[in-house]
Amino acid sequence: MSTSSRRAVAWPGPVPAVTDQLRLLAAFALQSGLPVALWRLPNAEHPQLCLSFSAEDAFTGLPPALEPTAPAGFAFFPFHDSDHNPALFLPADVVFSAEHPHELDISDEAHLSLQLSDLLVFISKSDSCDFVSWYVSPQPIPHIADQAEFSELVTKGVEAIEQGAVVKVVPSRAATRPLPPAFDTLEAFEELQRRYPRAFVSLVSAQGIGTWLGATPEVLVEIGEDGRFCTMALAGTQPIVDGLTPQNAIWRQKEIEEQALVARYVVSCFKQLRLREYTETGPRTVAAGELLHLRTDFSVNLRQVPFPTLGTDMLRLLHPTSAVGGMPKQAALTFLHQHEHYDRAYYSGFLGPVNLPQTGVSRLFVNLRCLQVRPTQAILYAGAGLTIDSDPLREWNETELKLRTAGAVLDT
Ligand SMILES: C=C(O[C@H]1C=CC=C(C(=O)O)[C@@H]1O)C(=O)O
Repeated sequence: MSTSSRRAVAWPGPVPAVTDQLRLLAAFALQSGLPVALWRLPNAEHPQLCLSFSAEDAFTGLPPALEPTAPAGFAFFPFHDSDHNPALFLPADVVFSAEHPHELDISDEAHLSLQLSDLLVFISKSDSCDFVSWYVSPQPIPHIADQAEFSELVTKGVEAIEQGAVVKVVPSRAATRPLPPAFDTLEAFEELQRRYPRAFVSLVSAQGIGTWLGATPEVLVEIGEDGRFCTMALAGTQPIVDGLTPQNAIWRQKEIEEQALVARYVVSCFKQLRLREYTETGPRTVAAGELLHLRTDFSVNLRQVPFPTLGTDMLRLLHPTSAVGGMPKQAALTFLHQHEHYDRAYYSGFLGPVNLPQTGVSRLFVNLRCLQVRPTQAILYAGAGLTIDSDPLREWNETELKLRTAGAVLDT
């Protein structure tokens, strides 16, 4: 895992079970006022954790750069950057991977710090984390739209499409659910990993931001070990019922068009960068939890196409994608700003490791199928892409289904 500017430090004392290791590291962060991120990559076995030794340094205000020379860390970016919802980038002072439970990966700067000695003392005592109080967002609970209000929003969205103001728009809503008795945030993170092996599963907690859990199916920008840039156009939703599989799914014209618009948007971003050497595969049907989506994959082999800033450039062009905002981008965002009437905060923002676990490897995902943990309740978020044929009841039901992905951890 270590790069030239990082060092491995042995886990002090006997190595507990991975869950206890994660709990100890998170507990140290929380009791020290520091931010922490945990994640499990799609199809990966092991969770990872990133802890920063400075809460202030984590507030960046900018989308991260993805070049190998850029800092390593974990990005947590809101839908719309603002004072209420600042952009976060957790410098990778301490990185833990359950694949290597005997060691911690430490940045050179952190290696010299007093905090590292404090951390090592803390985690060597197994009783350090009897109680972990996760951060709570200072923002109020967002406005919760009921079915009538959301239906009105959908109707307005369809009208905006009919009038030609937008081609596609993705209205969303928040919902609250009580936390079950003895809800444990870390156990919920593990439950999400078990339920959704193909999703990017995350738990991010930071002062000023609160605590967010999620299991998203959507890659925003990836630069892999093989030097390949990847992104995807994901849209169209149907529930997996009655033996339906990705192989036998049939899509309505509405969903096909909705997804094609997202794919077209990705192509327009490549065009803006004057890049022609991409491959496009799909659309094909993929499963995400209890749902099916249509997905087109795009990739560029950066070992053959010399475009070192492609990841950074595409990230800035893609976010927020037409899968969470709409098309044309600005008109759709203006519509949402005028009519959605609630704060999306980090829902439909993006998150993921940058230059981690190694330099040159970054994986950012759209923050979908997520919830925010508050002291006694969870706030869940979901949206639905509209086209001219959208029906308010269907879209409400679709958001109900999407809420169930992360909401499954609240079932008692
Ligand atoms: C906006 C969400 O999903 C997007 C991704 C896949 C399918 C979508 C759809 O069918 O509307 C959405 O564009 C969400 O989960 O809140």
